[in-house]
Amino acid sequence: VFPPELRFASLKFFYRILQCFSTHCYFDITEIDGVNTNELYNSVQLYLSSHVSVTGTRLSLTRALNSSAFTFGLSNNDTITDTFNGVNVQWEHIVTQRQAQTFSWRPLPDEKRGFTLRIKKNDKTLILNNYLDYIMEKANEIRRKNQDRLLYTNSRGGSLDSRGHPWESVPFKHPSTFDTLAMDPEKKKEIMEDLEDFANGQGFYQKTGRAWKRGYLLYGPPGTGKSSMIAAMANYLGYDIYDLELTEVHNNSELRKLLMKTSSKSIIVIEDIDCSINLTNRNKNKPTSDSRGYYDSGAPEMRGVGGGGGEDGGGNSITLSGLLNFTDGLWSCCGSERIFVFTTNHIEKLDPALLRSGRMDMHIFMNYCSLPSLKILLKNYLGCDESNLDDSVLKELEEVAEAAMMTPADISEVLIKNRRKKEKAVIELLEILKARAQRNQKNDEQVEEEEHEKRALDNDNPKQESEIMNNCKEREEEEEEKIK
Ligand SMILES: Nc1ncnc2c1ncn2[C@@H]1O[C@H](COP(=O)(O)OP(=O)(O)OP(=O)(O)O)[C@@H](O)[C@H]1O
Ligand SMILES: [Mg+2]
Repeated sequence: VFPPELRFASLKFFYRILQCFSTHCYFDITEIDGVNTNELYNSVQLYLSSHVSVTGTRLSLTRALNSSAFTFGLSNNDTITDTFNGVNVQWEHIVTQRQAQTFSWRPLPDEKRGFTLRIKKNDKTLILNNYLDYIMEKANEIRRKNQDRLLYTNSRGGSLDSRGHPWESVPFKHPSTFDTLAMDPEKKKEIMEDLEDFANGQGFYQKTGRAWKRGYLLYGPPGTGKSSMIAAMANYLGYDIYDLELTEVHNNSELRKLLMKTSSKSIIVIEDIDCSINLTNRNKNKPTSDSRGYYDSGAPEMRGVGGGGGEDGGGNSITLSGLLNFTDGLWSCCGSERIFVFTTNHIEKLDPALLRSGRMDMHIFMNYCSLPSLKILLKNYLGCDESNLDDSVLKELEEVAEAAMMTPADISEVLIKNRRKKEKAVIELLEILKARAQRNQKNDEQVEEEEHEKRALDNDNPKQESEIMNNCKEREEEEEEKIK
């Protein structure tokens, strides 16, 4: 009986000789490379899991933390073949016992695991150049699909947890998708295409020298689906959400720290941006009210970002320029593939600096329920297609839908209440829509009447008005003389 060391050495020698004549070459991908975990090993394992689930006879099963799906893996010393661009390759999963540990900074697992890739020598360049990249990409995709999305919040303010993270996370399970979202189908399609282009646009952003990020401003009345849209975006792209509570952030440097701790493939959300940051305060120091003037007054701080700190003191001193740097400046591109979403009910209250073109790439108006949106809600809540509705009902809905100015939230309430009785739900909805449309019309008429009366009153007193104007002018002239 040979001692194992001698057996191992002779086998090694034998393989060496064989290799000289072999048409194949072999690559070992070990789980631990020295003391570091080998990312490629994990990726190969995940990638192969999408194959063995169908063909293998003996599989290992795993379920990662926070995941709602199982993944399959090759069992010990099993082999599997794969085809890439018409080339056959063979993978073998090799598990051996690790020899007694010598000194190590980190305890290593008892087993040594690795994959061996067997390919023809002729295919070497093709496989090494493209196949491994392809595997990494696929593995990332699977990882994202398997892992539930996370919703992060900065409710602790800027303080860090024991692992040095300022964000707290919970699994994100919002069921809103673009299918359930009631909005104009064309607009919806445009947004979905925009998101897709963004997610697949690494090459484009690199080529054009732009940071790989995109900004969306969602605005519209309450209950029109702004938050639902964010959830739909996250579910569509498989991104995590960072819900940034600006009121909890004390200063601009804290904001920067938070940004640095966000991961790629994520949506960073600031809801109700007009309420989160004190917009009136921002105008305090500037002499003029135009956006250029404001922007100039924010400039020192913009410079401060590079040098770190700027005017950041204590208290809640977060400023618009700090926020713009967060989304737009140098710091916005630490990490990549990130989407910024701001929401507001009052776009007119926002500073023009936030709205100028190029800052938020897309402004999306979430409007009251139109007929196409109404149809989506009827389908989702009642399972009612256009074909299930009478022509007369459809026509009536068309007439009143927009005039009623009801939000999707209002309408879904009516539909949920009567979802067991579809016909009753539609009739009740129609009545409510009609009543609302009538009320709105009355209000409009009243406002018009009031304006008419006011105009008539103004016309009756042109003399008084010109007198007031003259008085004002005289007073101004007097004051000017005094100053002189
Ligand atoms: N466009 C929509 N499509 C489908 N459901 C919607 C839509 N808008 C609103 N809803 C329903 O109304 C509820 C409230 O909507 P959501 O929170 O998205 O509104 P919002 O625009 O964010 O309101 P707010 O401005 O008050 O934050 C959601 O739970 C959803 O069920
Ligand atoms: Mg909301």
